[in-house]
Amino acid sequence: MANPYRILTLNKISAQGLKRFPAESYQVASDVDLPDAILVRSQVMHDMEIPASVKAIARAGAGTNNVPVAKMSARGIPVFNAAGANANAVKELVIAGMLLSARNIVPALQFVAGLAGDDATVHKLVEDGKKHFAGIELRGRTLGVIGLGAIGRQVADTALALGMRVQGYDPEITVEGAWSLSSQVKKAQSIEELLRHSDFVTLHVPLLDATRGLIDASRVKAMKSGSVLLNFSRDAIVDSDAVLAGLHEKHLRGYVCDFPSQTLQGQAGVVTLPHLGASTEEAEENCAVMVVDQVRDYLEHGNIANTVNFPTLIMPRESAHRLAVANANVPNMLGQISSALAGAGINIHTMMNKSRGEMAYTLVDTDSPVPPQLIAQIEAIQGVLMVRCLPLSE
Ligand SMILES: NC(=O)c1ccc[n+]([C@@H]2O[C@H](COP(=O)([O-])OP(=O)(O)OC[C@H]3O[C@@H](n4cnc5c(N)ncnc54)[C@H](O)[C@@H]3O)[C@@H](O)[C@H]2O)c1
Ligand SMILES: O=C(O)[C@H](O)COP(=O)(O)O
Repeated sequence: MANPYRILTLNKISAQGLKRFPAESYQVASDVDLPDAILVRSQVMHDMEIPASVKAIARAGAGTNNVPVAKMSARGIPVFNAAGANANAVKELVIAGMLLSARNIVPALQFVAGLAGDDATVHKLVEDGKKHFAGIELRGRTLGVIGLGAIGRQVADTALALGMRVQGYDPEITVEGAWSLSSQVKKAQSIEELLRHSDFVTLHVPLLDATRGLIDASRVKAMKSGSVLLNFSRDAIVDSDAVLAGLHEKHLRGYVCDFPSQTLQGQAGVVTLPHLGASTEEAEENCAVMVVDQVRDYLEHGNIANTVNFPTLIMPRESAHRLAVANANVPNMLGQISSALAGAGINIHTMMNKSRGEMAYTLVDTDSPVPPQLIAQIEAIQGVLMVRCLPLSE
């Protein structure tokens, strides 16, 4: 088979993942025309012209706020992500962030970098100066975790292992998430309750309309005096001016975040990192492997796992002929699709349909090939967003 699939990469994606695209059937590059799928990390795609050839977008990471998800849904295009694949990397940096702030490590390093003189002079300066950097310990302090998904749960577990008390807030926690959460994590009834009692507060929610500005001036005021805020989610979740006001008034001890900005640059009590949360060899590889496998399974078989806009639907192949249909989740779509097939004398071998919100997705294995004019007929059904014919290759 000569390169039937074309994959466009918008960011550097781990080679360990990309090598899972077989070279004989995939062309992968940062400049392919008419791509079948796009792989992306943090590049913002909102103003990008996404070609009609695109069938899938895969975010080799967790957050999909850089992808025009609603527009893709309207075109019947799934947006995959690597749910949980970088959670350990972020968790480790969050723990490092708590320690950086608790032990005043950044100003202490700056102090050491400025020391001059012979060893005896430096020793004296160190012993006189160290009192300015005395810190606090994590053990026995309370950590509040807002968002108990893949990252929040891991942060909670590690904080407990460090001897911290942990409380969490997540009104949309999944059943699986709730099962895997330690029973030692105390449930906060509201964000305000969590803020009132936490020495450290860490944010692990996606950037959505509902979470934009989640930590605003009133919530900064609601935080416990002397507490530290950590933001490894997205910059727009926190009102930076409100946090700076809290720091200037000595109401907050520190702000550790993964998103530098002009506002935060050089401010006392602020530690900013260059969006490093997921930048480890392991996380980059995990994310790439996960999304490459998902994209292959979707392009070749129409199977869907781990998207942010489609239902999960995986159907083993039982016939060489498969149709994949994305459609609006409204009545009688399945009836119309199966009537069209029956009208053309095509027998359905297996059919599965799932829905998620306004989106529905159907896989149909047929006993004989579906001719192009019938595909066009199904595409013309009102509410059908996308139809793909997926013959099993030899
Ligand atoms: N700094 C980095 O490099 C880095 C790396 C990975 C992820 N992230 C960010 O972290 C976010 C979370 O990642 P994840 O893998 O844990 O995602 P996840 O989907 O596993 O978890 C998100 C959790 O937030 C909860 N949530 C949603 N709205 C909420 C609200 N209003 N209040 C409280 N909880 C709410 C959800 O129910 C879910 O449990 C990503 O969306 C991304 O923005 C940043
Ligand atoms: O949402 C994510 O997974 C992180 O923000 C990581 O972004 P990156 O892949 O650009 O490092």
